[in-house]
Amino acid sequence: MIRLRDITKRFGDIVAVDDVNLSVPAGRIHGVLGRSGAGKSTLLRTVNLLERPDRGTVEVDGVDLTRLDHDALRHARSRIGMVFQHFRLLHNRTVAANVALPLKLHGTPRNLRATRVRELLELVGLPDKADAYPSRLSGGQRQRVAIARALASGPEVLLSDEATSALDPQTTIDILDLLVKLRAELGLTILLITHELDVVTRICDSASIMTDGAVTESGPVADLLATPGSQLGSQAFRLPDEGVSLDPRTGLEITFTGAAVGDPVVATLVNRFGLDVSITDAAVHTTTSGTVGRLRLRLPEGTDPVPAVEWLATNGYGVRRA
Ligand SMILES: Nc1ncnc2c1ncn2[C@@H]1O[C@H](COP(=O)(O)OP(=O)(O)OP(=O)(O)O)[C@@H](O)[C@H]1O
Repeated sequence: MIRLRDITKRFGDIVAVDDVNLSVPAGRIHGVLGRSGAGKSTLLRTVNLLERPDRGTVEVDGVDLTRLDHDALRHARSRIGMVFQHFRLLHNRTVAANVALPLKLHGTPRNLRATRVRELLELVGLPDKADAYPSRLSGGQRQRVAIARALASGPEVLLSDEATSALDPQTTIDILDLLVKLRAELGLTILLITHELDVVTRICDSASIMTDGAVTESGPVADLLATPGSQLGSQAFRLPDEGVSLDPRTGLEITFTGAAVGDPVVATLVNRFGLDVSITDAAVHTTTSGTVGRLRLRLPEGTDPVPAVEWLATNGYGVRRA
């Protein structure tokens, strides 16, 4: 479990993180999405106190890290793994030596290290790469090694700083699937930062959007997507011509979730309400807690959509006309 309370971090005049509150329950994956410079990295780095906040408390598994002395903090940090965009492997060491490094620093005996490294490489899908050097591995394989290293000390929390940003789309999916598998098998709590919306919609249970240091939206991913006008929804269901709003006379935007995804809503509008709609845009996102879709329709001029809009609203659809 991670709980950040009232976190503020300044660099001179810059308020990198501005009074942020954020909780990730044990075993959940939370994504922080935001543009470059929004404060995501700084926020993430406060969780293991790589950045000490100017204000606020950082609780990991019930312990307030900001109150710990040097030794206790070192111990607490071993329960928090971290992975980075550019992997940060030691290139003159083998894969096995990279993964073993945290164990060595912890004083784990050599024979136990070897067993643990084998288990970890098995876990991340690289059982036959122990003796390879990082330079001979693909980006995805390097990130797997970095994940194995981050898990070496048996952390309960994994922090991911843009772990897939340097990877191609298919490798990104493979690494995200690996994180989901690790969460299931090890019960990890994962906090990740990203500027890629797909990372959030694919694996995160909940998400926050950061803008200029502040969290401007937060909640379960499916709920945010399903809320008309939400920031996450407007990024996920971006209009083809960004910034163009619907024409309130002829435009109708319908958001649907769960079982409604399979409903013949267009047929209902045509057959039941006599509205000969045309589809201008449609998209569906499958999240960890269900499917959310959005459909944009154009109504024929001069028709009265009010009865249809009322029917949609009372039948669990989100409806927006402008
Ligand atoms: N060590 C530092 N010293 C001074 N300013 C910093 C430092 N680290 C971050 N900043 C500033 O704090 C703000 C937030 O930076 P941060 O790296 O946290 O954003 P970000 O959302 O992670 O961006 P990116 O996606 O580009 O990494 C930026 O204005 C940045 O220039």
